[in-house]
Amino acid sequence: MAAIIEVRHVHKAFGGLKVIDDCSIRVEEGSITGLIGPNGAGKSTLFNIIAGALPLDSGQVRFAGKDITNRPANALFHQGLLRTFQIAHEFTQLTALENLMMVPPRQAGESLFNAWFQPGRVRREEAEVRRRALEVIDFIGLHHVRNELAGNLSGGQKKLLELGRTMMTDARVVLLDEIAAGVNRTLLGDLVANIERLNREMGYTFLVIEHDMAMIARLCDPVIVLAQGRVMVEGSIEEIQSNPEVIEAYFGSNVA
Ligand SMILES: Nc1ncnc2c1ncn2[C@@H]1O[C@H](COP(=O)(O)OP(=O)(O)OP(=O)(O)O)[C@@H](O)[C@H]1O
Repeated sequence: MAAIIEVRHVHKAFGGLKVIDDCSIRVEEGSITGLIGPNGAGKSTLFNIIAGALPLDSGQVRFAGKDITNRPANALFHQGLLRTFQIAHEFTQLTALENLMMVPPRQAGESLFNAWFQPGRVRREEAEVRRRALEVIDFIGLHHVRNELAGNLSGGQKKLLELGRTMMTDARVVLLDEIAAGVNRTLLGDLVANIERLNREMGYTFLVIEHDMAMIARLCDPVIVLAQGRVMVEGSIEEIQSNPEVIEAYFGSNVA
């Protein structure tokens, strides 16, 4: 399989603190790749660098074979590389369905010119967005709360909605940062099932930071272990869990 994301020899320091230290990773297209490691290993920093939210000091990031080093997050978003929280948090005063309908970046209705001079086109696009939002809300299992205000949804339902919003874009790679945190077991099962379906049926590639090892074990292959800003080891969850270095650095330390 081809790499859809490649991080090559990336360095990043905050002041004198080297946080990412000659780090190289490959994320294969169509994979659900896990990124784990002790607190402070640099996982979120690496995510921010890949997603264009943080400039790197040296090295290169490639997406689908192209150099995207230090390209801004919104440009990457339009190319289909996004991290979940990049999509604005839910608008609490809008319904779940309306939240989905807010996502498409180039709605014709947003332009005054279009609204005045091409009302037919605006109506057609709105109808199309609504149709897609209804499909997405069915897919993520939130049809029954589609007309609830997003502010009234449970934590897990909000995470499902967040995942749903990625489906309103033409995402190719989604970076998920601790999506399981604060989600009850039942909804976590739904979340995992939806991630698997998006991967299988829609070809999404996922890179997943997660402290919940059960979720990593169920979802991710391969798993990359980051420690002190560089890759310690990469492999299947079984290989990772039986690796003495990992046990010492990761499972032996005080991490969830
Ligand atoms: N903007 C910043 N300025 C200064 N230091 C930072 C900044 N962002 C992160 N750090 C430091 O970089 C190191 C790595 O942080 P990062 O959040 O990337 O780790 P992590 O592996 O995601 O940790 P956790 O699992 O706890 O979320 C930490 O020591 C953190 O304090």
